[in-house]
Amino acid sequence: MQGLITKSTGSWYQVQTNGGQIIDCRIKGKFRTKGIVTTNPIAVGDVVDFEMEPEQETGVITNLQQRKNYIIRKSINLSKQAQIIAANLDQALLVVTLASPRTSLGFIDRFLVTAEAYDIPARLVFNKLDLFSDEGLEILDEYKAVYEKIGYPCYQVSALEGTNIEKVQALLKDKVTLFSGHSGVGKSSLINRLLPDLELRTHQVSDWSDKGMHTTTFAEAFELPQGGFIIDTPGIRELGVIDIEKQELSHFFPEMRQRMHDCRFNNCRHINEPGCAVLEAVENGEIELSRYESYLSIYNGNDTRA
Ligand SMILES: Nc1nc2c(ncn2[C@@H]2O[C@H](COP(=O)(O)OP(=O)(O)OP(=O)(O)O)[C@@H](O)[C@H]2O)c(=O)[nH]1
Ligand SMILES: [Zn+2]
Repeated sequence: MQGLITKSTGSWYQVQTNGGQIIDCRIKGKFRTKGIVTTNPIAVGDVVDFEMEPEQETGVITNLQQRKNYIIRKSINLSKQAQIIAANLDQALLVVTLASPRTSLGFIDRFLVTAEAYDIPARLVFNKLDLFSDEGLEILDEYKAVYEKIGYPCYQVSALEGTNIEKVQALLKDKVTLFSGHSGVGKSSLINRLLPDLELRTHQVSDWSDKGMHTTTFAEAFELPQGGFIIDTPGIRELGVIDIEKQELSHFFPEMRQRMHDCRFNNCRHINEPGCAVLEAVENGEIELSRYESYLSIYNGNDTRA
């Protein structure tokens, strides 16, 4: 049988079949991920083959299907090991707000760079629309224009009042979508809107503690009524980590990637080189200054999370 991992404790894996059946499974044998040393062999979002244990309600995972992508975090204390947070993501959605609290552009840009590096399409959802004055709405339009111009679809919603939730529902249909967001932006409120059946969210948790499976999960997948899954990663604000070489950074800014072949030097850093096509585009306003500042900030290793 085949199924999707919707939750894991490290020793137990919750597997959901196509038919919607949920089976707790263990692993048999070794599963390795090429190129990295991982603390967990199988992660939320993985597709696996499993067999039922004789005369039990539990199963055994026998095979891991090839992943199309995965995101990792570095393991604490064990610098060389990485933990796979989630796999097989169709898209990553960042919930942001312009007020209470305001998400910084630096944070948004770092998220987008990470998504580009992982090759996961990113989308932005501006929440708390109900709080905006006319002036606020103008600023929102400016922000949306900046990001839509470079290929990131933007949505404006109110999780509180339910505004435009149907647009997000349409975006999520039949896809596996990772949800991220700074504390306080309303990520949980939005997820709860999308999963009106709250029982879904608490499904099986008590069952697991009954079996003494203590939960160290960083990610959990929830099935959407219209089809598809939301992956929530409580406690992880960003999109995991990925090592990006300085000279590769501009590849992960679509508006820079598009222009860098026009730079005079093919090893141009786009900082102060003569004949730099990126700098020229910044000067004439084709590249947004805030985006370029984020590039410099990440390039120089400054923390833009604040
Ligand atoms: N006005 C307004 N408030 C909202 C909206 N969505 C969420 N909130 C409020 O914002 C606060 C934070 O919402 P949460 O859903 O807990 O935010 P979160 O992003 O999950 O944050 P953490 O729980 O800290 O991870 C709560 O007081 C919500 O009621 C919205 O659309 N409009
Ligand atoms: Zn350049």
